Amino acid sequence: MNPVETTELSKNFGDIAAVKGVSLTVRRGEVYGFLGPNGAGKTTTLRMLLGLIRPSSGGVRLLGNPPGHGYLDKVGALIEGPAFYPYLSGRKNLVVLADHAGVARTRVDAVLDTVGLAGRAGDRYATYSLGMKQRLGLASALLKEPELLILDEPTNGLDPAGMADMRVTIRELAANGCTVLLSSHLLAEVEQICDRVGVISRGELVAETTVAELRAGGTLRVVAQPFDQARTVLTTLLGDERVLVRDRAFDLEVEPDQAAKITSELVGAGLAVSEVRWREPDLEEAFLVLTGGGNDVA
Ligand SMILES: Nc1ncnc2c1ncn2[C@@H]1O[C@H](COP(=O)(O)OP(=O)(O)OP(=O)(O)O)[C@@H](O)[C@H]1O
Repeated sequence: MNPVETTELSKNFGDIAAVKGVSLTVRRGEVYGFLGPNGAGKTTTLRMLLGLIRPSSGGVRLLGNPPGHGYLDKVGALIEGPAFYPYLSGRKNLVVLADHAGVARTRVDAVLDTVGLAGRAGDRYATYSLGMKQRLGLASALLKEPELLILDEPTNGLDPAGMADMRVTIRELAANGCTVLLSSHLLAEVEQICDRVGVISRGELVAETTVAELRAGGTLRVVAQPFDQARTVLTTLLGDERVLVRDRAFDLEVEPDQAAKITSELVGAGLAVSEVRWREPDLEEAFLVLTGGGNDVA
């Protein structure tokens, strides 16, 4: 049983098809990144998972259960910024939530500790930085000791140090057995924190894979003069389709171990070779190809 399974999940808002036939699977113990540009349908999908809105069609199971009584008992969520009382302390806010949820108050100090907020827990919420507010939000999602955590853009608006803190905390939670599904429009973030990625574009899941597999193949960058002669040698050797011309350089779609042979062919033809360099696959390029050049990706 996978902690999250959706089948052909769809949501229309009037004429807008916000989510189209999304079937995704989050496996136990992993950090799964739900990645897509702004407006791709991430929040709408997460809201359907949490029963905040009803799907137009398709199904959802969390921890093996279809929506219904007790569906979210072992699920923690941070979506659309939780509401806290500004004049109460962080701790007191959590006590209110714990009482409301029927959770033992002893959990409050435990979760404050987990998110690194214990030292400032007595301060009023209104005095918290954005990073501290996010951490308190995460603490509230942890009160029920969830097996599954669903986080919508958990690092949104945080400075680099706050983002790094949040990443560490999320990885620690996963290391302790919690499955995490988080959405993000930040490729670099997903690359750093996630085990697997689902890429959503214009409402459709266009890839579900590991970060490593998401990368396109690398290329061999070659610079040689005279340019036209170099192009003739390379296309004769490899065929037109494997020789891409970029700014008077060549990007060759070959395996890295062909570098020596290609260099010797060029030198043997009397050409001056000034660069032969393996370029690691570019994750951002792969992502842009998948999402059709979605514009809001950072
Ligand atoms: N309640 C609603 N009524 C009408 N349209 C909506 C509603 N909620 C979302 N949409 C539309 O559905 C599409 C997907 O929005 P959604 O918020 O799920 O995207 P997202 O990937 O989470 O983007 P963001 O990162 O900007 O939140 C957008 O075109 C949005 O305008």
